[in-house]
Amino acid sequence: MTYVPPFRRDDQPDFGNYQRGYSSHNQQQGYNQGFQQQQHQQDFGQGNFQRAQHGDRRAGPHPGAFNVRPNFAHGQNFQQQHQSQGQGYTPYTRDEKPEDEIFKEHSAGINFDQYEAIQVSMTPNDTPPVESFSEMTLAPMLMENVSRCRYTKPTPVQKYGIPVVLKGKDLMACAQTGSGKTAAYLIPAVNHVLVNGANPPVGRQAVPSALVLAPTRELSIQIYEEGRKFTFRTGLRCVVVYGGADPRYQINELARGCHVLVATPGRLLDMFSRNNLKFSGIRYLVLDEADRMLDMGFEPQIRQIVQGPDSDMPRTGARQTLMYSATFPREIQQLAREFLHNHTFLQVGRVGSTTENITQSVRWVEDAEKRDTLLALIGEHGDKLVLVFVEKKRDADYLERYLRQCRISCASIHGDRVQREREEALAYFKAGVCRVLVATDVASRGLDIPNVGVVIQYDLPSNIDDYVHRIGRTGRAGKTGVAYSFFNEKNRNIVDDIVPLLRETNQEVNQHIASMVTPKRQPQQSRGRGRGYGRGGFGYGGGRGGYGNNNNSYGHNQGGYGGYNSYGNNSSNSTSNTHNNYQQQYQPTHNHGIFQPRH
Ligand SMILES: Nc1ncnc2c1ncn2[C@@H]1O[C@H](COP(=O)(O)OP(=O)(O)OP(=O)(O)O)[C@@H](O)[C@H]1O
Repeated sequence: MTYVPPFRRDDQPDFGNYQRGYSSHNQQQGYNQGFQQQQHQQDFGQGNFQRAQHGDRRAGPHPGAFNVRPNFAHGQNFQQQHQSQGQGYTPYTRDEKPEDEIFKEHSAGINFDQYEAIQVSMTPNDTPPVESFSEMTLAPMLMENVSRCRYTKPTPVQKYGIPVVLKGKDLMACAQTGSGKTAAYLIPAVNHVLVNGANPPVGRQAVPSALVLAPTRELSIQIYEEGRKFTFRTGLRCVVVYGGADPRYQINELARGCHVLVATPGRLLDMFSRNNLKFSGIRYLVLDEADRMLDMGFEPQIRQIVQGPDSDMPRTGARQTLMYSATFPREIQQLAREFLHNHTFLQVGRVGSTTENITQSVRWVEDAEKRDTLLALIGEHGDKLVLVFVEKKRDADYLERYLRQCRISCASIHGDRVQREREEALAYFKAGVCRVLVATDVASRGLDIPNVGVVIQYDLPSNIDDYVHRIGRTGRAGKTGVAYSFFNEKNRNIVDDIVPLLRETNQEVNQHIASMVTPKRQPQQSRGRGRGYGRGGFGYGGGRGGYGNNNNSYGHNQGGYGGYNSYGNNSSNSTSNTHNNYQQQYQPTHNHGIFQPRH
């Protein structure tokens, strides 16, 4: 059976004689073993890789797409410039989807303006924010694409982050769910390639200029789809490679030219070790959801890609590196120390968005009552898309079956599903063909599914970071959403984190659940904890030393382990961008409870 990923199915069928056969045997094998790199190698080892290498090829990379250095200062656009310079530039004719499909209807939610009230901190605070995209002096073609996205004004992470990145600085950023982080790094990435020129390919080897690493397949596909928006009609190609899908298809895509590459680490290393691409041209590296990548065990692969002995990646300082992470545990601090050079730290608090956009309801529901409660809630929210999180894969299967029996259109997604099924389930849900999607944590991070009105945590996760990410699948881009969580005795371990979170965000707290909170102990200044107490948002610290001081180290604060120094909110409610004295701003006494230490 020939497999084409759902997100490419509408492309023009111009793959020539290139065979994209993808046996279900391969799929099954590739997927059942999860994200492991070894498995990707097995996939390649089936002989398909060899066949692909020698298969028929479509035309090589587009000639006009390389070595171009448009001079936007002169007000000429990219195409005019190259025609006038006689460099043989021809309009890009690759099989781009029609404009209205790439830029599907998007509207910011009614609460979009509330982002203005979110507190922002930046260290060092040496780059003023910009209030509009036009002030960013982006390449004209990119600016047109921003307009096509219908983005009228930047979100805080874009307002503050994009100017820093456009200045060429490295950035470590933490911002709340659904606030436009993807565009915050893709817009400057595409601008960078347009302005500085793309690398010529070396034979069939791609030499991307920008690389985005993401933890999950679905997230990388989503970033790729955003990337296609910003590269639309620019002559640049955005390509995605991720495990579980047909490597031959991805190899072919790379060979056709790749300027912005989105990838999961395991598959990327496979492609690299098989000479399908070089890292030597990378001037712009993004690690999205860095903490999640570490949680998933990708650290060795990331290190191999970025600083491994075989890697030809430009070293720290010779490339621009951006890291986005929801939390800031010790491992991420270490990576930031090694990968970033003289960087800026940007933190966009979650204050407004969680409070105003997501209504959270944590209810006491015994296991035996969960099914009925779920049915009642789905019924209550008649026409909304409902995302249901469960802990175990088999429960996802089981609940899907049950809901179908109850005549509710439903799909499910989890790690034991083959990639085709995972992508189809998401596509059906996004399109509204299925009203309910039952998911494990595969869908908890980063996925931007427009119009998810309700998130139901049928099973609560064991940590608060996952809680925040899961509820963050609703209430995105200024839209409102509701998140229900079923709580019972088994979730006692999360109660100390969840109750303060609900209180901080002015949500109703079930009295019985509140009574289970461990009486508060005094913070002990002497010890940090293994992980930061980021609450899935953007606090960090934990471990040894919070985020350091003005000279960008992560050293000890106050001579102790800094366990309680965090980038928590200070007393001000307004956007704060005048952090001249960083140390002063982040003394523990200024932390008003958003980032309470875990005891
Ligand atoms: N300036 C903007 N104006 C309006 N909508 C925007 C803007 N920037 C981004 N968006 C939209 O906001 C939604 C959420 O963006 P995105 O997925 O990048 O959020 P995120 O911060 O990465 O979230 P998460 O932490 O969950 O990954 C997307 O649908 C995106 O198109």
